[in-house]
Order: sequence, then C-alpha cells, then structure tokens
Amino acid sequence: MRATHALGCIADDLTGSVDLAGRLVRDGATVALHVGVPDRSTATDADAVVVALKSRSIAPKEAIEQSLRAARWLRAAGCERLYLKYAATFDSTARGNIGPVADALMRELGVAYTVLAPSLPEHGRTVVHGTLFVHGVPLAESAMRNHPINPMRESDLRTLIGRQSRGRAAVVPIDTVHEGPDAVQRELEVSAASGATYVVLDAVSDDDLAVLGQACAPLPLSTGASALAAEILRQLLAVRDNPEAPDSRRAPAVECADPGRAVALAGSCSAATAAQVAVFRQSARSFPLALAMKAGRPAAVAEALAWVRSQPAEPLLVYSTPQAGGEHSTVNVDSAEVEAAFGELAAALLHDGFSRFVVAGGETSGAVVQALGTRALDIGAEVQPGVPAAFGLTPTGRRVGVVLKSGNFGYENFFAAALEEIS
Ligand SMILES: Nc1ncnc2c1ncn2[C@@H]1O[C@H](COP(=O)(O)OP(=O)(O)OP(=O)(O)O)[C@@H](O)[C@H]1O
Ligand SMILES: O=C(O)[C@@H](O)C(=O)CO
Repeated sequence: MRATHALGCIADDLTGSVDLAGRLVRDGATVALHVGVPDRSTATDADAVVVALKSRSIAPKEAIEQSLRAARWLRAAGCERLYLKYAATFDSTARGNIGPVADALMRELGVAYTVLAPSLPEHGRTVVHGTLFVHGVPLAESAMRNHPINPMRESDLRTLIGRQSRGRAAVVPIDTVHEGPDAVQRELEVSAASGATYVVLDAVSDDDLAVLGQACAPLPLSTGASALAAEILRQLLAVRDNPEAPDSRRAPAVECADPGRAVALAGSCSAATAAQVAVFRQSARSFPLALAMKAGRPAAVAEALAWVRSQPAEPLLVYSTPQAGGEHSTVNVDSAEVEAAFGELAAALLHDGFSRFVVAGGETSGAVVQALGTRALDIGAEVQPGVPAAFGLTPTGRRVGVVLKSGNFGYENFFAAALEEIS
C-alpha cells in the first residue's frame, strides 16, 4: 500500500459503500473497496479506501468491534482522515448502531466531537434545524416509519443521536452554512467548547454540502451519508494535488464480468423497491421467495433454484419484497431467514454458472456478496444515481458483476436498466 490515502471510510452496509464509492469515482477519484476488514494490508494507490461492513443492524458491541478493527486497519494503511458512512435516512434503532460506533471511533481517535451529516440532496434527503426530511417529509412521516428492521419514528437528529450515544448534540443551522466554511468552522468550535460531542449539520443543497466539505476536511473524523464524504475528499485532493482539480482525474477502466447468466434478487422491503419490482414483474419472469419460505428455508431455496433452472429465457427476478403486487406480502417470515435464503440461492446460482447479479437491499446485498465470496469490488459506471455496477473475483477466480441497490434508490425501471448495464 502507498504511504497515504486521503480518506478512509467505514460503511455500515454494502449498498451504502457502493453508493459512496460510486460517488467518489464519479468525481474522478480512485477508490479501493473492501468487503469486510481485509486480513492483511493490500497494495493500492487509491485516493480513498472504503471498508464495507454489515454492521447496521447487528448487536452494538459487535458493530463497535468490527468498526474499530476497520478504523485501525485503515489508519495502518495510511488513511489520513476517517469517515463513518451510514444511510441518509439515518437507519438505526434506539440502541444503535450509529451512536455507539461513532462514540467508539471518537475515543479511538482521541477527538472530542464529530459531525452528523446525513443530508443527500440528490436523493431528496435534507436537514433543516436538525430535522431530517425525505423529499420534504419529516423522516418519521416518510416510508421509513414502517421499515421492518430500522423503523424511523423520530425526525430530530439531536433526539435520535441522544438516544443511542453518550454526550450532547448541537446544530449548525442552515443560515450559518449559507455564510460559508469559516462561519461553519467557528460554529463547530463554539459547539465543541460548550460540550457538544455531536454537531448536526444542516444542508439542503449540493452547494451547502460543498461548504460543509471545506469546513470538515481538517477534522480527523466525520460521519454522514455519501455526499459529505465526497465533498471532503474533493477538498483533500484539491489541497494535495493543486493545481489539478479532482474533476480532471480519471477513474481506471474496470473489467467486465465473465460470460454467464444474470438474475435479479430483491430482498429489500423499501417502498422504492416495491414499485420497481411491480414494474419489472410486468416484463420479467418472477418467483415470490417469501411465499415459498412458508415451507422453511431449505425447501424455499430448493424451490427457487429449481424454478430458475427451469426458465428458458431471461430476465429473471426472485423477490421477497412485500407489497410488490404478489400475495406473499401477507406471509409472516423471519428477516434473517430470508437473507440467508438469498445468500444460499446466489451461491448455488454462481455454481450453476451465473456471473451477474442485480440485488436490491443493503442487508440482502451483504448476504449475497458474502455468499459469492467476493472480498473487493471495482466500481464501474453508475446505472442510476447512487447505484454503480461493481465487479469482483470469487475465491475460485471467476469475475462476477453485481449491481447493489440501496432500498430506496433507483427509478421505476431500475431492474431492467441494471441488467442491461452489466450485460
Ligand atoms: N417478505 C419479507 N418479510 C420479512 N422480511 C423480509 C421480507 N423480504 C425481505 N425481508 C428481509 O428484510 C430485510 C430487508 O433489508 P435490506 O437492507 O435488504 O433492504 P432495505 O432495508 O429495503 O434496503 P436498505 O437497507 O438498503 O435501505 C432483509 O433482512 C430481508 O431478508
Ligand atoms: O436511502 C438512503 O438514503 C440510504 O440507503 C443511503 O444513504 C444509501 O447510501
């Protein structure tokens, strides 16, 4: 590995990590993305290094342990600044894991405070006076209210972080952001001096994020969605490489997947995926996995596999997404079992010669990529905003292509577009 990387990122789920990596690559930066904490250091010349965890919904103790291992690995690899990436919809429960992990990272780095910046205006996520909005609707009134794993029933980020961390939260209000980076930095110092350990950053536009990126670039640790990380990296690279602007950099071309069949797997329970599944089912052959789960996981996986094998033509979709227009939405199944079923199905399909997988849902993507055994991903072109194609090697040396979609990302034609991109 080279001596320094401008930014080291710890992402709490896999789709969030590809969203982040794709955004950095879109800006012209080079990115190394590792699935899980690598066992040893790996040589790379990347501007940013991303470690993708599956820590969003696990026990806080385990999430802290994994995140600290990632932080230590990134620092040993030469990352100058760290960024904790979580969902722009602040997906978490009353006990974590954003607060416990951020508390632990602050202790590890010996810093007194950090920022919270989930704003992602490109996807309609904005923060005003500390309240998180999704397309203008307070988070707790958005579809996230009924998320099966992380139901979000509070919109004030100070309250949310207060419930899952030690310490006090303050806000840098939008008016201060509009005054520019110096004003934001002054406000950060004032908040820290008054004992705040978390400072929520208002932002409603990409211009606001650019201001925040300038203000936060010197901080050892920042936290938030992909947008602030991208702005921080822009700043760090502009400073390091001046006069060459980050915009003029070129991401390396990535190799495609080996020849093989393609399948779409939808385990996401988000409203956007439900609409995308409903649209795709009009033209694709589809199998309702949640319904099959009534017979138990092994039988469901066997049935899904037999169905896929019997299909003479593509496109193919296996889905468990509730309210996707099928009767399965009424079936009461265990989330972890559904995830495991998607993983087992993906492993069997890989064995059958499938080489391209489009997956909807962060947890589902984590389970599928774990099952494929891919430990690092090269980021390719974005299919739709926040959803790049990615390519990696399996343990047996096969090159697979994946498109991993965060639940609420993508347009209605997402599945067809993603399969087209990795064909
Ligand atoms: N019909 C279903 N009933 C119960 N659980 C399900 C069903 N379908 C999927 N699940 C589970 O719900 C969880 C969905 O989480 P996942 O992260 O994959 O999607 P998401 O939450 O919609 O997307 P994201 O986290 O990217 O916003 C997974 O654990 C999945 O296995
Ligand atoms: O829906 C979102 O905002 C998130 O899933 C996200 O930030 C993905 O990176």
